[in-house]
Amino acid sequence: GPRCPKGTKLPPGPKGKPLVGNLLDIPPYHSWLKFREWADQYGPLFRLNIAGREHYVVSTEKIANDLLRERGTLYSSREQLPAAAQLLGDNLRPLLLPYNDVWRKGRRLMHHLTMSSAATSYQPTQILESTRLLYDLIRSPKDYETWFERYASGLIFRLGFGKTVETGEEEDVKRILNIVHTVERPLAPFKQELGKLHEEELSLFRQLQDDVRREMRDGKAPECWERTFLEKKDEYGLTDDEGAYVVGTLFEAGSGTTAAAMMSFLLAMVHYPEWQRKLQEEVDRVVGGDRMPDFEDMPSLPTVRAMVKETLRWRPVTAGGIPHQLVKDDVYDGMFLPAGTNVHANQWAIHRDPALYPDPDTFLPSRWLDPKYPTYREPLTTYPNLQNFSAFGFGRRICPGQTIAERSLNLLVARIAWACQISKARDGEGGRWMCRGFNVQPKWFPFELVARSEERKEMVRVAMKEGRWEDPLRGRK
Ligand code: HEM
Repeated sequence: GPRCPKGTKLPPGPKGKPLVGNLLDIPPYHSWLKFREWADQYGPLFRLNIAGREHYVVSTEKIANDLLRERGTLYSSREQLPAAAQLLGDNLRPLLLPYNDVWRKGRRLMHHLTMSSAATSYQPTQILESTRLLYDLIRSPKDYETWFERYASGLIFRLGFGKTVETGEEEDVKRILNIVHTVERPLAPFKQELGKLHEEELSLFRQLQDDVRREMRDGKAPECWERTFLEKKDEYGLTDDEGAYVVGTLFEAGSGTTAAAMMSFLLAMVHYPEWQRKLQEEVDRVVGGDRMPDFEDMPSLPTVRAMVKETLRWRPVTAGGIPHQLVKDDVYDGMFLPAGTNVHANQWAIHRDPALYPDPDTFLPSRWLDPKYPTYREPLTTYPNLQNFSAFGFGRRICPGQTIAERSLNLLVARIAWACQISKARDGEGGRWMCRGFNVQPKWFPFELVARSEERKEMVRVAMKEGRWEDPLRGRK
């Protein structure tokens, strides 16, 4: 192990083997489950050595904030793995960039595109796509994975490029989703494959940018992120490819995550019918039966927001967190962290810390609604909310899409509660297992879903038709 400065020591951790260290003890998928076990054994900051590299795993929110947020200048880089980072994005992908100038400039652009004031202008698009989702979910519940993916990718395709996703079979959409799914595959693909993937990705991102550039020249480009970038390029000091990657990464990071969170919500509805009842009571009381829930209702819907937050606590989408790399030697609580250490804020363990979350394995939205729980906060018109929630990471790298994600999840949960009655499938438990990909997503599970009434079903249908009619992007290719 590394040599510690005087008066400091290395954190405890499982003993490794020569050369490979702990590599062989780490399962190839769902490693966060094993990391939680190790936290029980070795404490909230423990050390792994993976083939010569230092990996420290953090399992409480306090330590994660102390390091990744409070010491943000030190703990905001990403390890540059030759395969993943270089090949898969040629040092362009903001998610994997080190703490350098390109990242900083890209992050400024992302902030401009996703901050709360901008996000408000995206709400009509969320309304439009959520209505389509309800319509198809009621029509064909067993295809729920497709509908949630179409919602999430359709939203960002519109916002990013001013294009619509109708069927998911569009060439651009298929190409981009194919890239996302390959990147999310559990075992890193071979280098050669990664190189090819990057070429494909770059050519797609360039083409999407060219489309918008051409439309701008013809004076008919819709408002979208790509257009904003092209108009303000000089202000942000990014090259065309760097800008194309900022917008492309927002798509890649924002579609699978949002969809996975909704799948876990559906799972909670199946397994916790008493919470579906409470949710529907609240939505019916606040919204009534004559219209669908809208963004203006959110301050009056704390149970909706609690369901969303509890879903992300119970099934954190990025359960193992995205590791931050430390750029300079540091000491915390007498423990030495050498420069280059990868710090994993293990959400699976953080979200199951019994001091913060009593009865942690139970899906319990009350912890956000009832003063007897340590996570309760007033006023309930504002809390619970997802701002700075550990499910979105920490410090300077915190998810820039959290406001957009929060509004999507709140709206979809309120609208599904308003329109649908969900119950266990008669033939089987379902939903016990998680997919093996990068995101936490339940394996496909059967369930029953019907419209709560013929009137509500008809309102969804009419709203969808009107939405299509008024769609500003209708008929565009
Ligand atoms: C439920 C939905 C989502 C979850 C749970 C989630 C979670 C996360 C997490 C944990 C990180 C890493 C933070 C860290 O390093 O500490 C991250 C980064 C990121 N997210 Fe999200 N995210 C979600 C939705 C979105 C959306 C909708 C967008 C885009 C509109 C987005 C764009 C990004 C980007 C670009 C990064 C990289 C930031 C950087 O490295 O500087 N995410 N997200």
